[in-house]
Amino acid sequence: MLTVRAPATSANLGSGFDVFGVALERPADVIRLEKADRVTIEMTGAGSQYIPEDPDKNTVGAVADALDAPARIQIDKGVRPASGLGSSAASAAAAAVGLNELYDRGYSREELVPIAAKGEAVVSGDAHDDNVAPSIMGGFTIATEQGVTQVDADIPLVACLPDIVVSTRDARNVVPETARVDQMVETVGNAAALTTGMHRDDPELVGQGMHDTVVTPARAKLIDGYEQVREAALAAGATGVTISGAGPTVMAACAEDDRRQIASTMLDAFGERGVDARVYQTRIGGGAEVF
Ligand SMILES: Nc1ncnc2c1ncn2[C@@H]1O[C@H](COP(=O)(O)OP(=O)(O)O)[C@@H](O)[C@H]1O
Ligand SMILES: N[C@@H](CCOP(=O)(O)O)C(=O)O
Repeated sequence: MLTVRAPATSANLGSGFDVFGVALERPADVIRLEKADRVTIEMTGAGSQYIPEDPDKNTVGAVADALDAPARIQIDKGVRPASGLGSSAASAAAAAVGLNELYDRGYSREELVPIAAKGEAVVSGDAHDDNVAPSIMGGFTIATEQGVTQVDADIPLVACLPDIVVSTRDARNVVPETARVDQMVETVGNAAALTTGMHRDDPELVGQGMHDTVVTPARAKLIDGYEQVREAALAAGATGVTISGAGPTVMAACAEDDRRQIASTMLDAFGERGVDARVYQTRIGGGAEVF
């Protein structure tokens, strides 16, 4: 049996809606695969009781189809579904990397991105690449129609996951259809600052570039306590705070020394709203690994 660990990811980072993503050092999904006559899926781990084992409804089923690679697939979820941490993408990324190796298909990591994205289309209605790209390739990724640009970056992060469910499909329905030119100008500036910050491993510049006035305010309404948690994290030293993916995870960038304090402050702020939460003190990490 082949074992693959694929990391959780945080997409958008504020200014890079549907384009930017980072791999997180933790949490991660672990899947085990062996060749079989047909695709079967067994789920365990975080939130696995809510995830269908039917290959037509699970992200890994679409990936196995795309690679023409039937297998018995066991998935141990480290990433809770509907978290904003690329849960569905982590399984799809692990399956793409693992089945490519199991069946010796010979695709490069970049070529596996659109294949894994077929899994995302099953659950969110859109084959967006911004979670599967970092989960497969690691680091900070810029996914566009031209392909994926990857940068190894090292930025400390705090991911605070409240006990609220926001499905990516629902959160895509509240995204505004238009933006003003002044918002576009601001977004381009922030996205450029964030990209430069990633190249320099500079949490200040990354945090500054996470600011977004187009998509994030519309989605913040789906997360009880978002504004309070954001303000508390900034007061505790976060360099930038935004919604991770489609939410409900709230993501903060910071300097290493501030991470612990920011984590406990974010938990307290959700607690004051009566919302249970868990927190990951993490950082940008590598892509899927085969064992
Ligand atoms: N292998 C999988 N892992 C996680 N979720 C999956 C998987 N396959 C299908 N799903 C479905 O995808 C949805 C979660 O995906 P999504 O809303 O994009 O959340 P996330 O932000 O955590 O990726 C749930 O409805 C879940 O049942
Ligand atoms: N760009 C997508 C990213 C969704 O990420 P997820 O982790 O919530 O699945 C979006 O913002 O809709």
